[in-house]
Amino acid sequence: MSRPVRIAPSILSADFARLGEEVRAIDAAGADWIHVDVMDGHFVPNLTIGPMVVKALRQHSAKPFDVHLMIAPADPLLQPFAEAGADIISVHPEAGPHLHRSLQAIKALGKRAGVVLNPATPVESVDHVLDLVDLIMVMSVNPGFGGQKFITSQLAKIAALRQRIDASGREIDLEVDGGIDRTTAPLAIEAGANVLVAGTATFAGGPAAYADNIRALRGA
Ligand SMILES: O=C(CO)[C@@H](O)[C@H](O)COP(=O)(O)O
Ligand SMILES: [Fe+2]
Repeated sequence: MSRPVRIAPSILSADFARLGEEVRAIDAAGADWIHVDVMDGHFVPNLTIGPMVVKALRQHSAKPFDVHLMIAPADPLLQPFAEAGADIISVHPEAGPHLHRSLQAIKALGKRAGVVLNPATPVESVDHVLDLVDLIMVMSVNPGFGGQKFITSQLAKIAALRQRIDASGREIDLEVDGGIDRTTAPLAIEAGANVLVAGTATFAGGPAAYADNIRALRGA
């Protein structure tokens, strides 16, 4: 079945000295969502941005802000990110301690709730929370850094999740994050993904190339 492919550029690969301009540029270049990688230097070995930056960036785009929380615990920061302007908030089961409670909290804040599966995290992790989930994100790299190589074993996981989503009868986006480029994008789409995160592949070549880069990924 063919479904529209959405592109969510990860601003992790943007020029952090010009983040507002970069968000405006990817919006104008055709980004569907703005993917924001939040890292705490503890759950993952890298440290990025918090709710204040999300709030500041919000005024540069009306596109959905797809906030990927790589922080543990995530619960204390769900409300601050919701109030800062996140539209979709995704958490890792390993961030704990209670995935179901975190998803309930995101929904109670009026936001779309996502679960992110690391490369070694089994698909079964979502089986008992499907009723609360609006998005499942498959990490096709280990979380923490942009510019890593796509882990091809995740294609089978994407396909297995596509089957579960279709069987559930619910509208759940299936997003793939990490190592997406013009070669791996078609593989992820073929396996059943409908949202592609792309940092390196979007921002390569500078602002003049963003529209072509996004078009190439979508066309894949
Ligand atoms: O969440 C993450 C990394 O932890 C991603 O969103 C990356 O930032 C994607 O970057 P590329 O692999 O596309 O460069
Ligand atoms: Fe991400």
